[in-house]
Formats: sequence, C-alpha cells, structure tokens
Amino acid sequence: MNSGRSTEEFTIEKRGVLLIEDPLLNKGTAFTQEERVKHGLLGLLPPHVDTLEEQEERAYEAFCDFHTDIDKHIFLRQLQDENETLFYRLLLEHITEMMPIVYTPVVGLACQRFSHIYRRPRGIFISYPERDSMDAIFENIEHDVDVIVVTDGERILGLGDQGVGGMGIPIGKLSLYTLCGGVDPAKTLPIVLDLGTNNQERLDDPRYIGWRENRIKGAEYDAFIEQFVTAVKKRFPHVLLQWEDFASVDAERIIDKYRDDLCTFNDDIQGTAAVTTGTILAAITAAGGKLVDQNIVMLGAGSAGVGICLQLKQAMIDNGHSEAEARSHFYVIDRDGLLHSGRTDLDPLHQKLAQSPENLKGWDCDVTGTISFADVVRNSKPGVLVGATGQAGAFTEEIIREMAKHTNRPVIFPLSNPTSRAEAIPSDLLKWTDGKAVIATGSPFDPVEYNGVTHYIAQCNNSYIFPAMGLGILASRARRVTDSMFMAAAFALKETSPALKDPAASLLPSLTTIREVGRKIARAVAAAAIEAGVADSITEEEIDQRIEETMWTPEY
Ligand SMILES: NC(=O)c1ccc[n+]([C@@H]2O[C@H](COP(=O)([O-])OP(=O)(O)OC[C@H]3O[C@@H](n4cnc5c(N)ncnc54)[C@H](O)[C@@H]3O)[C@@H](O)[C@H]2O)c1
Ligand SMILES: O=C(O)C[C@H](O)C(=O)O
Ligand SMILES: [Mn+2]
Repeated sequence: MNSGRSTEEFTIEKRGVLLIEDPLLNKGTAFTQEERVKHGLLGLLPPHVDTLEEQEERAYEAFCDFHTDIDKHIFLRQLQDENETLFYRLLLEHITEMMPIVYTPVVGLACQRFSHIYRRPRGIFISYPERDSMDAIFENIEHDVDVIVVTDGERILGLGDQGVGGMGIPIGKLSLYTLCGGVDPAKTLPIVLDLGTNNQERLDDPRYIGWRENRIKGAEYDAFIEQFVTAVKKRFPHVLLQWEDFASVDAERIIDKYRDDLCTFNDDIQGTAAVTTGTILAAITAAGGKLVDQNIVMLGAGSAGVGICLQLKQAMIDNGHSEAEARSHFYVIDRDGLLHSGRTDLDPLHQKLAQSPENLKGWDCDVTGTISFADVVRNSKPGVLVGATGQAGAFTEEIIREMAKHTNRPVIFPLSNPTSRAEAIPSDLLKWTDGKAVIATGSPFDPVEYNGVTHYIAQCNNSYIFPAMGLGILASRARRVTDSMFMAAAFALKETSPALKDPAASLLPSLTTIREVGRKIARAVAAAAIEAGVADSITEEEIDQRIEETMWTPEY
C-alpha cells in the first residue's frame, strides 16, 4: 500500500517554513521532535507533538464550529491547501457528512461564489489570452501527473455558466479520485480553461477573477482545445484526462475527436452512463425483472441523458437484441418532446435514440408533431423514469401518479444536480406513488419515512464510477478508455448493490464502503482494458497487486 510519503525523500529540498507551507509534505503539529530538528522546524511549531488521530479530532471540532455549508466548505478547502494527509484522513473518517460539503451539492455553491471565497490557487488556470503560453504554463507544474480533470465552466452541474468559478468542479472531482479511488493527491491536477463567460451576473461582479469577456466559440474555441490537448500530450503523454461540465455540444464533439488520441473520457457522458446503468440494473434485478422487458423514459437529451440511454441500449444489444428492438424500449424527450424519426430536427446522435413511428401506433395523441412528456408516460407505461434536465420540479405529481398506475415498483431517478435542481424530491415521489417508488437521486438525500417504512435513497452519481475508473486505468496502465471499460464498471457496480440481497436496502452501497467498491470496479475496468487490447496483459493477481500499490492512504 502506498501510504503517506517519506519526509526523507522530499525534505532534501524543502526545510522550515517552505516545508510547512507545502500541503503535500506538511504534517503540522505531527512533525516529530527528531524531524523538527532535522528539517529546520524548531520553534516554528507549538511544543506538543500530535498524532494524526489527535489532529483529526481537533480538525473535526473546528469543522463543527461552522454552521453554514459554505463556511464548512471553505474550512475544508483551506485544510486541503494546508495539509492534504489530514484533509483526507478527516474526510475518510466522516465521509457521509463531508463528501456533500467538498463535492455535490455544496461545490455548486462554491463555484457560484468562487470569486468571493477565493483564498489561494490550486491547479492551473489557462485563460484565452494566454493560449500561446500553454507549454510555459505546463512547465510550471514540476511534478508527475497521473490524472487531470478539466472544465471550461460552461455547464456547472445544473447551474449553468460559472466561468472561471467552474474550477471548483475539477478540484472537487480530484478530491474524490483520492478519497474514493485512492489516487495519490500529489499526482492530480485540476485545470480550468477560461474562455470567458456569458453569465452576466459574473461579468458585472467587481470581484470576478476570471477573464472578463463573453465566451469564445466556434473555430477559435476548437483551436484552443486543440492547443490544450497538444500541450497536455507533450507534457504528460500518459496522463488520464477527464472532461467535466462542458456544454453538451462541445462535450460530445471533443470526446469524439480525442477519444482515440489519448487516455481520456467525458465523465458527464460516460461516467454518468455507467453509474446509471449499474443502478438501474440493480433496481430491475432486485425487483425480479429484466432490462429488456422495460420501457425507459428519459427526460432531458443532453450529455447525461443521451449517454445513459446509449449505454443501456448497448447492454440490451450485448444481451442478444437487435439495435431496432433495443431502441424501441427508449423514450427520450428533449425540449421539443419525444425524439422520433418523424422529426426533421434531430442530429445523428439523437437519431440513434429516435422512436420509430410504428411503435407509436395506437397512441391516444397526435404522433406526427410534438409528443409531450405526459403523452409519453401515459402511452408507453414505463417501468423506469430518469431525469437529466437540470430543471427542478420537472417530474410533476400528475405524471408520477400516472406512471405509478401502470407499474408495481416504478423506478424513478431524478439525477439533476445540485439538490435545488432535482426533477423531484424523494419524499414527494414516495407520497405520489404510495411508497412504491424505487428511487435514486444525483445529489444526496436523507432516508425518508413513509407509512412506517424507511426508504434509503441511493445517490446515483458518477462519483461511484470515475475514481474507480481512474484506479483501474492507473493499475492496468491502460492507454485508452473504451466503452467496454465503462460497461464493465457498470456491471461491477451493480454487483455491489445491497438491494440484490435485501429489496428494502439502498440500491447503492454506503459511502463508508466506497474504497472497497472502488477496488472491485477497478478490477473489472482493468480486466476490460486488457480484454480490449488497450493495456498489456497481466494476471488477476497482478491487477490486485497493482491496485494495492496504487492506492494511497492518508498516513504520515
Ligand atoms: N447524477 C449524476 O451523476 C449526473 C451526471 C451528469 C449530469 N447530471 C445532471 O444532469 C443535468 C443535465 O446534465 P447534462 O450534462 O445532460 O446537461 P445538458 O445541458 O447537456 O442537458 C440537459 C438537457 O435537458 C434538456 N431539457 C431541459 N429542460 C427540459 C425539459 N423540461 N424537458 C425536456 N428536456 C429538457 C435540455 O434541452 C438539454 O438537452 C444537470 O443538472 C447535471 O447536474 C447528473
Ligand atoms: O458533479 C456531480 O455531482 C455529477 C455530475 O458530474 C454533474 O455534472 O452533475
Ligand atoms: Mn459533471
């Protein structure tokens, strides 16, 4: 196991104040007397020598003294910038309480308030006017990097364009790479591409610390991305590059262009698809059903919605169904209603999910024009309903009651983040379905009591996938990221579902077991990478050994 890092290795160069100011090396009050003498720390620290446990207890006490989520977030981010070992130890001890503070939903607020709560830099900022200095920017990063998460800040959760404030997302996602996937924090790099913002509130804010211009789009945008990918490949040829929270049209174009060019994936498309496929499979299996017997309604046809449906469709095809047969089970709805082949406005990607007119015969509405969400639910009688719209309240009482009329265990996933953007809240869904709904949400929700029964709400968030994906990729040294690796991750996740053993349990395992779940998914991902020929062949034992070697644990 890769635990802590040896002070010996690093302190050759860093002594005294510089050592204490490096969050990757700092131990604060836990530097031993011997280390204090050796590394020029005498007098720079109070006399008592703490253990990591004592430091963690003090930090937790301080955390509890903050009463708002944003203050708690600021405290934890500061701790991360002071002492990463302590930060991760604290998070591991209190993962259920603290993950929502460093990640979804509070990270959304932190992005909105980024320019106001800013303390010190982390990662790299590449702004449009500095586009010709990318190589110089990367040269300023002196350490090895295994994983980059990059955003351009245009679609931050369901909160829209946050410009440079989007940096909160790569920082939060990489914290989870370490917390959940055991990736060494010293080998991670958050990046924001600052191509301006069209958010007028940010542009008008005197505190805004991004490039104060409207967004660059079109050919200039594509040229900038090309420069970025070229610079990444030059400086870190083997890095895993994760794209996060780009506007749908850019997200899809970018991943299509670069997926065979370096080790890369888009989390909103592929990570979300895998977690949702795994969770839906768990829900259906727990209810004794089969995927191919389900009609699936997807509200929202952006990165997440399309990614999810394409992976589920592939899972049906892998199970022996024809493409047309598999497609007939999906009812995907965008702002203009159901995607169907009678529509002339569908791009090639959406055409892959368009319903054929034959399948709409006998519907009680006009099927030649706009077919609404209500029309679709009433006529298709879905067993599964997923929301990825970013629109709070999009799952109305009327529609949910209609769905519940036709199925015993309606599977309902309002996946939009943060909490304020959920398509419906679990307590309403249980009320409207008289306790029958099987629920998973994108943001965390407390368990709900309904008629004396406690319902545990799974958090169907790509956080169950991307950290484990990273671990599997690093352990197998995969050179590319294939769809088959995401399919393997989805099936491995499904196998960890507590609901498979106890239908009353949550669909997804508790966060307290996340590192164990991550190991299982990583094993499956590594095996799939070898199978796909994008990693060199090694035995299962070697995979396990590499996973343990890669896993970093917060210890001094
Ligand atoms: N739980 C997770 O792991 C997870 C992962 C990715 C995205 N998300 C969430 O999903 C939401 C969407 O993300 P995305 O990347 O797909 O964004 P996106 O902008 O690519 O897609 C949203 C789509 O929803 C459509 N839409 C909006 N309102 C609608 C309505 N009333 N009816 C039908 N369609 C409507 C939009 O036209 C757009 O196509 C966000 O809130 C995001 O936070 C959750
Ligand atoms: O960030 C999250 O919580 C999940 C997802 O990537 C999103 O964009 O909503
Ligand atoms: Mn995202």
